Amino acid sequence: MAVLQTLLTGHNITALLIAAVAFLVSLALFSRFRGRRGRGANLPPGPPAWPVLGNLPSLARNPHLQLTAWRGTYGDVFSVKMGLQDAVVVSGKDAIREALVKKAEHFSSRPDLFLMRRNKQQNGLVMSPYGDRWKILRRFSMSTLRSFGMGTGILEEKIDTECRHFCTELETKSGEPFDFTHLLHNAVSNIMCSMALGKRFEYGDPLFLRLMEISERGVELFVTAHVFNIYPVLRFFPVVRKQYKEWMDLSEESIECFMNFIAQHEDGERQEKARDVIEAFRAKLEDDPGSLPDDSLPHLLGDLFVAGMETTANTLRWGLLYLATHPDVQAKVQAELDRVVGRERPPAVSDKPDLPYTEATILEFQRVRTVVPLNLPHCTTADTTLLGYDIPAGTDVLVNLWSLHMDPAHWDNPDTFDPSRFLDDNGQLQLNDSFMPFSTGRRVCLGEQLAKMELFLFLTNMLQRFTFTLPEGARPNFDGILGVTLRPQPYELIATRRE
Ligand code: HEM
Repeated sequence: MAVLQTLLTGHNITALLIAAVAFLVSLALFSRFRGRRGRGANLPPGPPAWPVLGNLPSLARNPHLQLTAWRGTYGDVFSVKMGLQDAVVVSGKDAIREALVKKAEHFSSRPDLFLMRRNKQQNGLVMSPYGDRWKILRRFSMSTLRSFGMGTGILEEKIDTECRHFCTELETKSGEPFDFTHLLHNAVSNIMCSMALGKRFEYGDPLFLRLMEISERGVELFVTAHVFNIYPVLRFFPVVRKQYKEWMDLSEESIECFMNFIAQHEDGERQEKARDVIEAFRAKLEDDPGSLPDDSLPHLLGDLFVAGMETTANTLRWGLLYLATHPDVQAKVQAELDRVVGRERPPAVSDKPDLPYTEATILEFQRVRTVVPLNLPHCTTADTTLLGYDIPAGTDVLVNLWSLHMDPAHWDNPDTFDPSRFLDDNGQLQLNDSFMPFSTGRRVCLGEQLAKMELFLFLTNMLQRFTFTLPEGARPNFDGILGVTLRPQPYELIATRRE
């Protein structure tokens, strides 16, 4: 919405007004045309919308909260107008499962967004429309990641290595207030780098820092730049053109970066088992030419890098904030770790079944601050129905994971941070079917298993060695900043070495 604000406060008001009137008239005509197209008899209800802008003005700030409030009025399936485009908002476990699992064939595509087309992001995996290309890339990526996790245990080794580097770095900050954001982002993205590119970077490496800057800014811009998806013509307007240019420049720079990594990747002698995604991609093409779209590799690497970094690092940042403000929970996790793992060896994934309270704490981080609150956007590929409503083909679908995790019908005191909600009377882990931080269905997070290992190993390594507190007088803020992900406001913590 920053783009709209810039538009409204720009200097050249007269020129802008003339352009805006011409623009709105043409959009209104277009909107009437679209409004008639494909309208079914029983469309989901929804809040009243402004001409042309639709419901965008109400969604400018904290859309996940507004959409959750509208669920109370309009139910589990309702429509909103994102500018000229109809979108359906799906909330509640039954509606979400009906759409993403039972009717997966109809609900598993991505919207054909103008910006994604422009920067060829649809050549990758995350924004690829549902179809053969997506299926091939998804199958390849899944089997490659699985092969890293199974048998050789390469995955756990790589995460362990990074946890060690991260904790060593924390030692140097021990006892002083410190903003963990960059360090955590560096550590988490290094895991993706070593899996995808076959190399990790030193935390201060300028190329690495730039790559992270690009992806963080990209995720931040995703929401504001979305206005160009809704009104592509705005890119010609002088006041907002620079936002469009920034988005396009960042995407180009990021793809160039990944193309350079691919070009510099030394294969050496072919290994029996590929050690990273680039090696696996090349081996697959060598064995079966044409089996993968060969223009997709830089986009796929970029997708894995961004999808893997933002989500996991921000979950850990929320987690540390909650632990620092809930010392009782932190002490209980540490006591469980001391009892099961001790201090002499690092925690391992095989310890997980014996650490139910620790695991419940991680699940509670993911529930109380859903890091992808509105999921990634989906889109229907055919005329279909949902809970009895008609949903035309080509409708954008927003799945409200935030409202699912904050639903008082399924969670007692949903605003309260309480890991024990994930434990039964015997202190064993119990799951709740209204919990889906990784979404569900065919587009379910590809990195779910990896993310779970990362969250577990990072958290246990940190709490085995350190206790986290807020600096004196600090006021914790639990409102997030929403891009594609919900990230915490910047904050500082003190990591104190445990005796
Ligand atoms: C706590 C960490 C994470 C969370 C909460 C998370 C959550 C999600 C969500 C909600 C989606 C959208 C699913 C949908 O469209 O229905 C998604 C997609 C995806 N995630 Fe994750 N994710 C996490 C970590 C990772 C990691 C570590 C990777 C690295 C491999 C990854 C790779 C992907 C990819 C490639 C997709 C797109 C899948 C597709 O379109 O087929 N994610 N993730």
